[in-house]
Amino acid sequence: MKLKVGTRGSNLAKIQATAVVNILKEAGLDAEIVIISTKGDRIQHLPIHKVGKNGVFVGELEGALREGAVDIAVHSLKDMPSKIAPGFTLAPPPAAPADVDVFVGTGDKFREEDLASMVVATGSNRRIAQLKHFYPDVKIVPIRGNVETRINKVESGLADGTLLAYAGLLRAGLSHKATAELNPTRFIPSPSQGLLGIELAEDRRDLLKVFTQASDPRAAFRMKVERSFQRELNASCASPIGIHIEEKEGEILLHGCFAETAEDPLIYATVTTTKEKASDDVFELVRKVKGHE
Ligand SMILES: NCc1[nH]cc(CCC(=O)O)c1CC(=O)O
Repeated sequence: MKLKVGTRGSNLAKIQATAVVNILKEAGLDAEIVIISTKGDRIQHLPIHKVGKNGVFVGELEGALREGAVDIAVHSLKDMPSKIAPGFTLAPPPAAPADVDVFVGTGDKFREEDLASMVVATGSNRRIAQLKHFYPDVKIVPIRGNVETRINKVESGLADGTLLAYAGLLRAGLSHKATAELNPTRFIPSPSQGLLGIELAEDRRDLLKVFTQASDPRAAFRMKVERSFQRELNASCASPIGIHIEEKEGEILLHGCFAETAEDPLIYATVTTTKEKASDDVFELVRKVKGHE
């Protein structure tokens, strides 16, 4: 019997699901993609944090898992809530192409300071809070839709540019649309940005083993540390939150930013640690971004 891999219908989602199908095929298992539409895809006129409180792209896929209509649900891990529904688990992910955000603009040059006087299209509370933190006079316009739609809207004149996850552009073959990479210690990426969320029923040890063998140690480390940061801050998808793990001369720097709501000031902090201590020291970063020194 063919394994069924559930995914949303966007181009990027299908590319991510194909990567999962290929992991299964490499392990000698036959698999096919099953497309499932989610609330986040159907409601296109609202900013994402108004569509639902948590996991607006996740509910229907978990429903399909629960009914047995699919064996595996593939998500962008950054779209997943801190707590996974009972009975399900997340497999450690394969290597991610990048965690950073990029600027996608109408011009061919970009200097970060130019943002000060630009019109930037984004609906993400994290990106809005970061833009306003460094460039209080920046103008923001809302935007929704999948990656291709957003790029089309910007190219049609909606704004001077938009901020997107580089991973999505790389996977979709659209990396030539990126004008420049943003500094990940200032435009700190979302927790788990670029990582695949491979969700399974807890009792599918057979599948968990296959994905564990295909997982990337660095990606698994990012998932552990970045999701514990998100969980500990009890962040909803409306809370501006970012974390970036930098490896530097044998040390690990944890860069984070957080605000309870889009109206609160964004607090930035950095903690220096090691690979071995990072999972404990991430709680130090949590305290700092909450404003407790
Ligand atoms: N919030 C929507 C979303 N979910 C995952 C990605 C991109 C791929 C990823 O980060 O894994 C995007 C688009 C974006 O933020 O540019």
